[in-house]
Amino acid sequence: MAKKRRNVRATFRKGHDTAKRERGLTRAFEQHGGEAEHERGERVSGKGHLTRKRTVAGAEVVEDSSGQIVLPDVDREVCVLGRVLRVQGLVSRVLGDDGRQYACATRQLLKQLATELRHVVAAGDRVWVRPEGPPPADGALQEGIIERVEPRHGVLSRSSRSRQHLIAANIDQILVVASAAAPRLKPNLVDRYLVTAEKTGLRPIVCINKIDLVEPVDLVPIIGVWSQLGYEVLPVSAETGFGVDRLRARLRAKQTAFTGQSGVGKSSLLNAIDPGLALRVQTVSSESDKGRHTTTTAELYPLGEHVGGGFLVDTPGIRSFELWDVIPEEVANYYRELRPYVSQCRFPDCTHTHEDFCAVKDAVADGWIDARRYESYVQIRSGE
Ligand SMILES: Nc1nc2c(ncn2[C@@H]2O[C@H](COP(=O)(O)OP(=O)(O)OP(=O)(O)O)[C@@H](O)[C@H]2O)c(=O)[nH]1
Ligand SMILES: [Zn+2]
Repeated sequence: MAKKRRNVRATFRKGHDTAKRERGLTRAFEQHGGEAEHERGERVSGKGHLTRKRTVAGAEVVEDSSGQIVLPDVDREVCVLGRVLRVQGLVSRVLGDDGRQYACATRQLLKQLATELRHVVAAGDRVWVRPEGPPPADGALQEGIIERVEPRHGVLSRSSRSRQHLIAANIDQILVVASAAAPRLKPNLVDRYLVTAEKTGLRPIVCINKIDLVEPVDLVPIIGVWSQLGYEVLPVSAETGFGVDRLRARLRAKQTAFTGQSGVGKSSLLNAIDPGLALRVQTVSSESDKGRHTTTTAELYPLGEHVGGGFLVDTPGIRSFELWDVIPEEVANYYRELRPYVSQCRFPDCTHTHEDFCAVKDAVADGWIDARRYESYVQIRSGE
């Protein structure tokens, strides 16, 4: 029998629960007639990953060099690649690259493989959908089955009861919105958001709105400190349109989660970026408030063509993004400028707040670390 080239890759890594998952795998492959037929070492992923054939409890599966299980390929003649806009209960809303939207269930095999993840599919995932059923009546969505989830990058997740809870996948960056005035700029609050962003490993962009209400030159010192640390800071005004083009350019073709305190002008900025966007965000959020998964999974909003594509990612959980899962002992690691000093303190468990012989405090006294940044560190470290 001819060996077929198949290159589906599920996104589930080997973990502690391997035995349990492998039992599920065996069942799954038995049910699907042992679809994993690969030669040892065959290149199957198209991206040049070598794979290896392995027998799991009697069933043959294929694993790539990173330990990901490779599933049989989807039929590309029939299936459509798309992006999950939101997951509500068992149904995922997918925007196909063909421009159509699909209401999708998830293939049983994927669920069986995903014993370690609460969500097999998350908002932002790139997925292959097999359209199912008759063409929909006017206004209804085409139904489909998610056959495969592409490997993820930039995952936004929180842990609850020792389980990793996936909120959104394939996030490229986090937009931290603050305002220059009304409410006044709170640099320490921005630092808190930066700490959380550092923890997630996603690139933050600081956007300071309402620049029309202050003398821009007054912001130069504070912007300078963040910029020197490598953070991008964009002064903007939703009111006058200042800086909005630059912001739009940063969002182009990216998946951006946005966050920031109430009243800083997030809705006004969304509208300045793409007219009507704030309304879409509000309408859908209030609609989905009736659902059960609003605070736990995110929602993607496609940006208009004039923005150049891209998606905004929103959920009340991301909006109030302050210090997600960050424990006090970790905080120093998320202050980029503290990192070079922390190993030089006298006491290995130094908190860098009150101890003598603290290299961090010395660096502040000598002017190597900005005093205000250090204060915000102490605030967060002390749980204030
Ligand atoms: N002067 C000035 N006012 C602005 C600007 N952007 C927003 N505002 C005003 O600030 C107020 C709050 O703006 P919103 O866009 O509702 O703020 P938000 O962050 O979406 O607030 P929440 O919905 O509570 O999270 C409104 O009165 C806006 O008109 C700006 O660039 N300059
Ligand atoms: Zn110290």
